[in-house]
Amino acid sequence: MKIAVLGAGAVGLCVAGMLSKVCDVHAVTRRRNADAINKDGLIMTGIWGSETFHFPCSENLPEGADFDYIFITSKSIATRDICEQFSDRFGDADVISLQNGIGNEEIIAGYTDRVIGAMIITGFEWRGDGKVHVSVEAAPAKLGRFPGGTDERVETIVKLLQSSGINALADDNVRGSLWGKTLYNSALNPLGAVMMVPYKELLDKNAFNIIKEIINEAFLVLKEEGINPGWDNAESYLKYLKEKQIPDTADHHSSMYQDISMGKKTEIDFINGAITDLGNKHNIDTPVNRTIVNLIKFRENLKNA
Ligand SMILES: NC(=O)C1=CN([C@@H]2O[C@H](COP(=O)(O)OP(=O)(O)OC[C@H]3O[C@@H](n4cnc5c(N)ncnc54)[C@H](OP(=O)(O)O)[C@@H]3O)[C@@H](O)[C@H]2O)C=CC1
Ligand SMILES: CC(C)(CO)C(=O)C(=O)O
Repeated sequence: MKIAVLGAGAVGLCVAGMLSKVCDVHAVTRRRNADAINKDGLIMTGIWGSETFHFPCSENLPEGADFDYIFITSKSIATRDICEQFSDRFGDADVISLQNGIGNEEIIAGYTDRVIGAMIITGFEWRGDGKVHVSVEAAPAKLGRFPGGTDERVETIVKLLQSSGINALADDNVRGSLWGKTLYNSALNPLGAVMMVPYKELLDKNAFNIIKEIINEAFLVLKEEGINPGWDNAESYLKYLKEKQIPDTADHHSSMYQDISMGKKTEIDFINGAITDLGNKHNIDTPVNRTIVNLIKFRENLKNA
């Protein structure tokens, strides 16, 4: 089995490292990581174990190589550029988006009809070039044919991930699961980024009042679109968020917070922006999500923030 990981960063390098125990993996990553990993290996620490993995990394795919599966693990804002750069190498591979937010699979579907969606709710944090720490995990990763269904190819990659030690399941409603994860990210990531706090601080009564509004709006638009994110209503999701997801990832600083701290653009358009987009489509007002999107974009544009 031959696998490529494109846009390999904190998530992609750890998945590539784990998979390198059971198959051939090539990771396309930035030069600084490729140099570090080709010299000393990927140094992974944390809840997936402390291991050093050796697998080839470069800024491009090796000429002539074919792949059975290609993971895209860049930030969502880079998905289209990655497809433009590498779609001539997709061949017969299934292309798996292992990213947060809504819209990546639709972008990839513009380049291949073999799209697998994947949702992962594990935390990965940089510890230097070629060094990543796996911090928290709230549930198994879920993979499914996008937008729905599973098949033999999905089952094969799920088994491969499992055999590498990654907790993964096949999912016949992956679009719903991606929305389920987007509920979590839309509730926690922007507030965590603006307030510069780990998730546990968002249990504060005032913060949770804002979260309730974000989630209520999301359920209104999801109902209209006919998407089942895994919870019947906003109340049952908010209970799960408060009692399970926040405690399980309490000390994590959201990836959006990390992006803002590093002066990078965030994935806000793919998270709360996806809720406002659906609202616009169905003529449902989503004022709290719209405000959150504006707030994060304001924060992104602040120089020396
Ligand atoms: N980190 C986490 O805990 C989790 C993240 N996710 C999601 O997974 C996805 C990936 O996140 P994460 O790993 O943290 O992101 P990272 O930014 O750490 O990794 C993406 C990497 O891809 C690189 N990249 C982008 N375009 C190219 C290219 N054309 N060629 C080579 N390298 C490229 C980026 O470089 P550069 O920055 O220089 O552009 C970056 O190093 C996101 O959607 C995120 O929301 C999901 C669950 C948990
Ligand atoms: C909490 C985490 C790491 C869970 O996957 C996440 O989605 C994020 O930081 O954006």
